[in-house]
Amino acid sequence: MPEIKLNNVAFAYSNSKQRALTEVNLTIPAGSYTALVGHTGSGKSTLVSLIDGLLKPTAGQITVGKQTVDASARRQDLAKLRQHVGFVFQFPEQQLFAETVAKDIAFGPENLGWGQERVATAVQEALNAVGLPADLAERSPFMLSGGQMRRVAIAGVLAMQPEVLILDEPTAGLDAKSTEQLLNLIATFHQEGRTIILITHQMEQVARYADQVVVMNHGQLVTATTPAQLFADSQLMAANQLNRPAAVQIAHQLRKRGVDLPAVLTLDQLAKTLAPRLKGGTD
Ligand SMILES: Nc1ncnc2c1ncn2[C@@H]1O[C@H](COP(=O)(O)OP(=O)(O)OP(=O)(O)O)[C@@H](O)[C@H]1O
Repeated sequence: MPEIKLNNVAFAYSNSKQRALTEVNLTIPAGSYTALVGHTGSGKSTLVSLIDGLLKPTAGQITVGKQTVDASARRQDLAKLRQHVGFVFQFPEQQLFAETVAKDIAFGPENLGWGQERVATAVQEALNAVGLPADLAERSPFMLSGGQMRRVAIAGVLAMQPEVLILDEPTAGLDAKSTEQLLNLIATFHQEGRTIILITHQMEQVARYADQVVVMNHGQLVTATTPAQLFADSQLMAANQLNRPAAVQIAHQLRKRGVDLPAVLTLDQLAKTLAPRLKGGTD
């Protein structure tokens, strides 16, 4: 399982004078669940595109496992980063193209040069991993529901068996049930040992899943910390246009009034903690 390290990484798009990223130093521990947050245009997508080798740093070094790339990296060096990293783009279902679900999922593994049998197994396993029935394999992906299409797209990335999974706002546009199912699925991928990098604007998702949260602002890394430490710092939250999740806000107010509650918790955990006390119990 690879550790990811960025050392003084900067990046400028060729059509822009301004740097999209400046002096980013960051470690993403192997097996961590890292949430990447920050305002629109703060550099989140640029950062993960660098980790995936889709972009090459203008300065500094990026290491994924044993592979390090810098401004002099060649195309094949960047491709080596991608062997470890799977990238689920925003609205990944927009990239589905094949006539059947199976063919779509098989596209990535085939490009890696895997044999027919290995590809077929990978497709089955990926379908299973995203909770889609095997009999969907021969259906057109375009006849599925939005949530199912997104699962097919994620299966296409999973089929390549990446150790690191980057997801760019994976729940955008999904209804509450599909959102919950997808978040549970990502948590399973994490429990299976993969490193997860989740770009999100939903602080509830940060509170519930992340062990590290990275805050970006105008191309700079503001902090890489725990959700508890971030939520405890009102100034930092405000300066980066971040809001505490509702449960964390309520717990924060109650703690100020002397109620003993953890700094990070979900609404469900808050309800479970408070219910016995409200009923007059002791906990
Ligand atoms: N292809 C591009 N060409 C030129 N500039 C770009 C390009 N893509 C992004 N940028 C610029 O780089 C900066 C960082 O953008 P980036 O997309 O990484 O931010 P982000 O935090 O992912 O935003 P969002 O939350 O809206 O997805 C912004 O100033 C953006 O305008």
